[in-house]
Amino acid sequence: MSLGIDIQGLTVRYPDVTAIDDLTLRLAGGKIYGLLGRNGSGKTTLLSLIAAYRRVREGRVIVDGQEPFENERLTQQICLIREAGDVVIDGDSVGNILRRARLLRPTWDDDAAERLLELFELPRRRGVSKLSRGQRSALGITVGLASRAPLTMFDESYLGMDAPSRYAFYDALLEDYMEHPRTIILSTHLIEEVARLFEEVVIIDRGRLVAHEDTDTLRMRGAAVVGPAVAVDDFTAGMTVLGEQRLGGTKSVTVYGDIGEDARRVATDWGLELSPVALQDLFVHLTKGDHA
Ligand SMILES: Nc1ncnc2c1ncn2[C@@H]1O[C@H](COP(=O)(O)OP(=O)(O)OP(=O)(O)O)[C@@H](O)[C@H]1O
Repeated sequence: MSLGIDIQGLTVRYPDVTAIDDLTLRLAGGKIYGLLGRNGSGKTTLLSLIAAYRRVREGRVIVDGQEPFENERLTQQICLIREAGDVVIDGDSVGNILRRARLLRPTWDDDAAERLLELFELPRRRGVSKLSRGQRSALGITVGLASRAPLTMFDESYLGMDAPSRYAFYDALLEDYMEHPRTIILSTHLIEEVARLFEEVVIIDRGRLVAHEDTDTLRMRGAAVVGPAVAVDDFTAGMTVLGEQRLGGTKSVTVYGDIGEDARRVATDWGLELSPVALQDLFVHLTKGDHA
């Protein structure tokens, strides 16, 4: 089971800043979504509203056809794991936290929780205050995955986790998702690391929607052009260049913009290789601008 999300004209204002600015977004559900945005772009605010941590004041947030705020049927099915420490209460043990999560979540899976504890080498009896930062994150991830909530959201939940643990998380998430499809939203700044998981990508900037597309389509908004330096320079002349690298006589230039069939044929004739743009390069391009 998975939940769809329909957001219409959502606005969140603080005295100094408009965190979400007339945002309209529809996620059909049953996919893994990447939520990308620079610092302060409104990701946490958006996820908190979807998770019913707070009431919507302007606009609408609809999950599975209903407003989630103070809606017990829905909130049992929505799990938001924020950065390290969120699901934990100091003084509690790992085991107690899992027991509590199990009571709250009708879809909870004990075996999955057990496997994840082993994977992340989390000691069940250890007090949470004695866990390292990475271990706290791993506990949050364990709760998020084992909850099997039809809508599960991870908001930069990997903080403090080392690279092997993060990769173990990505693999565990993918495996679990294949066996139990649901709606998963991942907000992250480690874009290239997680990009392979995203089926669709949502980019927000200053509370506004910048892009919402399936990942492959988004990556086709430009191209990485590789080949002999002179030919690459000629081919990309006049295009919006996102970055370039040179190694001897070979050059790689990343460009933004549609490259039509004719241009692609020219590239082939000139011995150039065209491949989709890295998500991170696109993200930087689409969200650059004055953030002062
Ligand atoms: N309680 C609050 N009071 C006032 N302003 C707030 C509050 N919470 C968030 N903001 C502001 O709203 C904007 C959006 O914040 P939010 O935490 O949603 O961004 P984010 O995309 O999650 O950022 P990051 O990637 O840095 O975690 C920021 O400018 C932030 O300073």
